[in-house]
Amino acid sequence: MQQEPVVRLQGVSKIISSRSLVSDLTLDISPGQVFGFLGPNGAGKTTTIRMMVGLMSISKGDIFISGHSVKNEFEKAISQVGAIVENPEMYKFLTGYQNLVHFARMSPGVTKERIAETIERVGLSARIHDKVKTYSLGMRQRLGVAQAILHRPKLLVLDEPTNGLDPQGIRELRDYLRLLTREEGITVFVSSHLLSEMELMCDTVAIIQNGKLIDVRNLRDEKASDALIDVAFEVDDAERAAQLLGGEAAIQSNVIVLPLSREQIPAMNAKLVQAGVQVFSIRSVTRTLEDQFLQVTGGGSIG
Ligand SMILES: Nc1ncnc2c1ncn2[C@@H]1O[C@H](COP(=O)(O)OP(=O)(O)OP(=O)(O)O)[C@@H](O)[C@H]1O
Repeated sequence: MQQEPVVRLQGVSKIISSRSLVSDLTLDISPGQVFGFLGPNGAGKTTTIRMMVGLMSISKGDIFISGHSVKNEFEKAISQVGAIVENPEMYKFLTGYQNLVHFARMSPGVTKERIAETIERVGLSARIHDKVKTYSLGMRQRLGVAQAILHRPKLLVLDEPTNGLDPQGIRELRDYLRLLTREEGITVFVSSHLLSEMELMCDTVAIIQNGKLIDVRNLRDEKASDALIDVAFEVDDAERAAQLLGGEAAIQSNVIVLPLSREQIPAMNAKLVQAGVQVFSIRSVTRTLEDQFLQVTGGGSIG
């Protein structure tokens, strides 16, 4: 049975002064994943997010969060969302812990145990009793995420969370977002203009350009499936190997590359070896999200 999507965008548009910033976005996001919203600057990512969390009205269509309409049942819809869209409000002269206690007072039902749990989840235990003004950007962001998930939302929305983080900070972000989906069953929606980061961080990526959805890719399925992968054989005689394996083999000096399913690889290798071709290495050549992006956008650049 298909699970109810955590987020459903249904023909969503945003029109300001007769200009379409977002046009007819339709998209379902299933639960328990890190979902990437990818597009160049000005593509309409922030506009879409602002509509999702009620910071901007929806001109056309509707957005449903766990089945609740943002237009007609805003309170119910927004109760399922935790978000960092602009810089989160924090008291820099208080400790991280004091900030969380303060925000917990505004969310009914958040216990001390829940506060402790969220601190653990975002990996802030060691510094939680230090003043926020001593925190790095990454630590402030973790505190923001802890604050956003205190009330156990089904959806966490982060607008460009990697902005300003160093590579270590980005790696940590990736790890704790993954932990949140696993341990809390939260669906994480992140926007970014950086392909390489999205590829490492996300299970699914939607690509938006000029306010329009141009593609949705399930990255995990593509990695796990029996779909054809490009396999490179490094051999002593590439011409001969290509003749033997036929099909769509491409030759690059002493390497031949051809699309195969995983199961076909041993038989192809045996064919080469039996014919006296020496095989030095076999590896799969994964097509990156960037390759795919270039394919769907016809070479337009991003990031
Ligand atoms: N309130 C507004 N009034 C008019 N135009 C707007 C408004 N907000 C955004 N825009 C325009 O809408 C387009 C989409 O902006 P948006 O901020 O959604 O893009 P983005 O994909 O989030 O990019 P970025 O990463 O640069 O924020 C841009 O051309 C922007 O100038």
